Parts: sequence; structure tokens; C-alpha cells
Amino acid sequence: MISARNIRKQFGGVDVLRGVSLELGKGEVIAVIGPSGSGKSTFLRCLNQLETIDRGDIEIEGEILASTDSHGICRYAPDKEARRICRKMGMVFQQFNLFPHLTVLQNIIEAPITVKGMSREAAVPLAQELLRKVGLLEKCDSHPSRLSGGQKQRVAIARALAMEPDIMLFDEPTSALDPELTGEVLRSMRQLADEHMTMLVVTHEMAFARDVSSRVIFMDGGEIVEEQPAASFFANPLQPRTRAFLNHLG
Ligand SMILES: Nc1ncnc2c1ncn2[C@@H]1O[C@H](COP(=O)(O)OP(=O)(O)OP(=O)(O)O)[C@@H](O)[C@H]1O
Repeated sequence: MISARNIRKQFGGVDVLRGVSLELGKGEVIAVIGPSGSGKSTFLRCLNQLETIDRGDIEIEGEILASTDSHGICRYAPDKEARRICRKMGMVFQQFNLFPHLTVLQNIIEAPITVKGMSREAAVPLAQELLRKVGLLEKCDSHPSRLSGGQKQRVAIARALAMEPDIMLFDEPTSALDPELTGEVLRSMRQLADEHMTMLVVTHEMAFARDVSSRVIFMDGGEIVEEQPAASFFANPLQPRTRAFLNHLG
């Protein structure tokens, strides 16, 4: 579960997040859509402290990552504690971020062994199981350079899952892919959703938002403009800005 309240963030004096609040329940899949520059990625990155917030409160699985007092001072949990809390979330990036010098298997077992202290004997079968799940077990000894973009992203998903997160954050996972490769990544994500993984997905894939997510959030200008169950969001957007955005997409 994620509870984010009134998140504010500036870059160079410019308001990028203007009081964003979101509740993500267990097993829920929320899609975050919106125009370029609306703050979607920044919001996601604030949730796992890849960016720090200026104000607001963030709770992950009931634990306080950041909170703001009545004087407007925002404080984070101590470093070690914050890292432990953030490990409850796995993240998949637009650009895959695989280690190029490691094989697929090594990419996946690296964090469980070095960060979680898992034994190699436990990490390898877990990695193999996750690779089977994303349909890439036969690639375990390949280096990322030998994979297509879609395969790299499926490895990145397996790598995030290897840390056994409670929540998965996806930051435009198919934006760097050729259209013919997005389907295989979306299928892996849909499979995760079917298994009731809690997911927050920043995406430009409207079909995914409509068909897989339980709720859709539309962000514009650093704020949440509209939030509805997926079915009603696309059938009946209430806000003119949402309608304009969807019309623009065609
Ligand atoms: N590290 C940074 N330093 C300065 N400005 C930043 C930084 N990261 C993001 N921004 C700015 O914050 C604003 C929001 O960016 P963000 O990437 O969150 O938008 P977005 O909605 O995810 O856009 P896109 O769909 O294009 O990825 C943009 O104006 C961007 O230039």
C-alpha cells in the first residue's frame, strides 16, 4: 500500500508537483497518464526516494518514509530505515537500466545477493523461476546487448521481482520500445496484475490503462486533475482538460 499526501516538489524554483495525493491499495493497479512534463515520472520517483520531496507525507506499507510537520518542515526516515522501506517497491524504468557487463542471470541475482544477503543457492533458482515467468529462461547466459528491447524490459521486470517487492512501480516501461515489442512487455505486466501485484504504472498505453488498471489518474501541470475507475474514466471523463487530452490522442 502507498499513501502519498499533498506531495510538493520544485526543480530550480519551478513547481513540478503541486500537492499530489494518492492512495494505492493492496492488489490495486493504478495507471497514471498525462501530457509530457506533467510530473508523472517525478511523482513516481519521489515515492521511492529517487527524488526527495519538499513537502508532504509518504507512507509505504504502513511505514512512514517522509512526513511534514506543522511548520512545513519535511523529514525523512533515517537512511537505513528509508532504504529498507523503499525496498518494498520494485521499479522498472523506461531505459531498462540493466548492467551491460553482466549476463541476464547475473543481472537478476546481483541485488538479492548483495543487498538482501540471499545465498547464491537461493537466488539462482528464484531468478530462473522469474525468467521462466517472463518467457526468457533460455536467455539466462546472454548479455543484454544480445537481447531485443522487449526482452531487456522483461529481464528488468524479472530483476525487480527478484527483490520480492510488495509493490511494483513502472515508469513508462514501453516508451523506448518499437510498437511491435510493446505487446510482450504489456503481457508480462498484465500477468503480474492478474496475480494481484500492487502496481503503479506511468504509461502512454491507453489500452493498458483501460483494460488492466483498476483506476486511472490524469495528471497535468503537476497536479491530479482527474481520478476514476478505469471503465468510467474512458467512457465519461468529467474534466475538460482530461477530455482534451484524450481527444488529442484520438
Ligand atoms: N532532475 C530534474 N531537474 C530539473 N528539472 C526536472 C528534473 N526532472 C524533471 N524535471 C522537470 O520536471 C517537469 C516534470 O517532468 P516529469 O519527467 O516528471 O514529467 P512527465 O509527466 O513524466 O513527462 P514525460 O511523459 O515526458 O516523461 C518537467 O518540466 C521536467 O523538465
